[in-house]
Amino acid sequence: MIGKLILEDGSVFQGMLASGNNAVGEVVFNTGMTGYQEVLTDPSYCGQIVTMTYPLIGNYGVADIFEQARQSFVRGFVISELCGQPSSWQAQDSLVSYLKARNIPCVYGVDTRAITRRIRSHGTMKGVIVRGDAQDSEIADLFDRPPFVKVVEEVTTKKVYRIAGDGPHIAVMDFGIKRNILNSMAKAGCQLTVFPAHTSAEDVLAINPDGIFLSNGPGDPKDAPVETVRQLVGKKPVFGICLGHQLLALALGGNTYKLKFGHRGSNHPVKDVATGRVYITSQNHGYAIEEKSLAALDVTVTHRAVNDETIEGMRHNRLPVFSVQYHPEAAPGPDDSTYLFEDFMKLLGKETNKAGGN
Ligand SMILES: NC(=O)CC[C@H](N)C(=O)O
Repeated sequence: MIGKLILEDGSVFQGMLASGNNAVGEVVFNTGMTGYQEVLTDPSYCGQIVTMTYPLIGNYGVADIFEQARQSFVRGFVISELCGQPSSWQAQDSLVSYLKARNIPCVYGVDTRAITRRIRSHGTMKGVIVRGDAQDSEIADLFDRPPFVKVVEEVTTKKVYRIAGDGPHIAVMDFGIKRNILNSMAKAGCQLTVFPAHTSAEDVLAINPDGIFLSNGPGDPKDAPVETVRQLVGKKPVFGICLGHQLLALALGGNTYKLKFGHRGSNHPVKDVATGRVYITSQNHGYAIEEKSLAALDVTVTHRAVNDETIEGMRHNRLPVFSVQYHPEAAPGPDDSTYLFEDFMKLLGKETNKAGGN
C-alpha cells in the first residue's frame, strides 16, 4: 500500500506503508548505521517520527536482546530501503513483521537524504504519516494534534520495582529509562530501586539510598519533574543522563533550549574538556543546556560536542553531582564511555567513606 510522510512545510515524500496507519509526531533523523531496534524502543523518542539516514535498515532482523523498553513509543519510522530478508545468527524475526505485529506506522522507499536535508535547513518539524489515499481533511486533522502530550507519564514505570545486587543502593528516577542503563548499573554492582517519574522526593529519600540516578526521557525537560530533582540535589550523590542531565541544570538554576535539529545517532564525537580526549558516543537529544545560564552556577563543563561545541557533560564544584548529555550505556553505539558508571561507583564509595568519618 502507498504511504506518505508529509512535513509541516508542505513537502510530501511518497513511498510504501509497511505497517501501521495515520500518525503525527515531531520528525527527527538518526544517523546510526545500526541499532534500529534500540532506536524503536528508546522511550526518549516518544512523540517522534524517526527517519533513519542509513540507507539499508532491517538487514540483521530483530531479537529480544536489543529491546530497550516494554514497547516502542515512536510515533512513526521512516526508512529508505527496508530489508525483508534478514541475515544474522541472532535474528529471531524480520523487522517488517516486528513493525506489523506492533502496528508501528512505517513508511519506506522514500528519499531519507532529502528529508534529512530539509530538517537540517528548516529545523525539526511536525509531520504525519498517512496512507496514499488519505483525504485532505484527515491530514489536516492529524496536523491539528500536538505531538507531545504528557510523554514522560506515558513511558515511565507504573510501579516501583527492585533489581537485586550486592553493591550500593541506587534510587533510579525513571523518566523513560533505557534497559541498558539499568543493566550497566547492575553490572557495575548496584542494587536498584526504580521509581515512577512522579514520585515525590520525600518518598525517594525514604529508602535512604546511597545515590540517585536521573534517567533519560522524552519531551521538553521543562515539562518533566524539575522541582523533585531540586529537592533531591544536595541530599545524596547524583548521576544524570540526557534528560537527567538537563533536569539537573534546570534544578540548579540553569536553563535549557531546543536545538535546531538535535543530535541523534551512535557516531557523535564528544571531547573531555580536561584531557582533550575524544569519545565516540551514542546520542538522542533535541534540547541542550544553555551555555550562559551556567555562568553564575557552581558547576564545571566537563564535556563538549565536537560538531557544535554544545555542552555534553557537567559536574558540580562542591556537591557529588555529575551528568552527561550523551548515552554512556550505548545500545546502540560504542561503549567508549561505560567508564562513567564506574566513576559513579567511585563517587558513591568516597561519599560513604566521608559519611563514615574515614
Ligand atoms: N534521550 C533523552 O533523554 C532526551 C532528552 C530530551 N527529551 C531531549 O530530547 O533533549
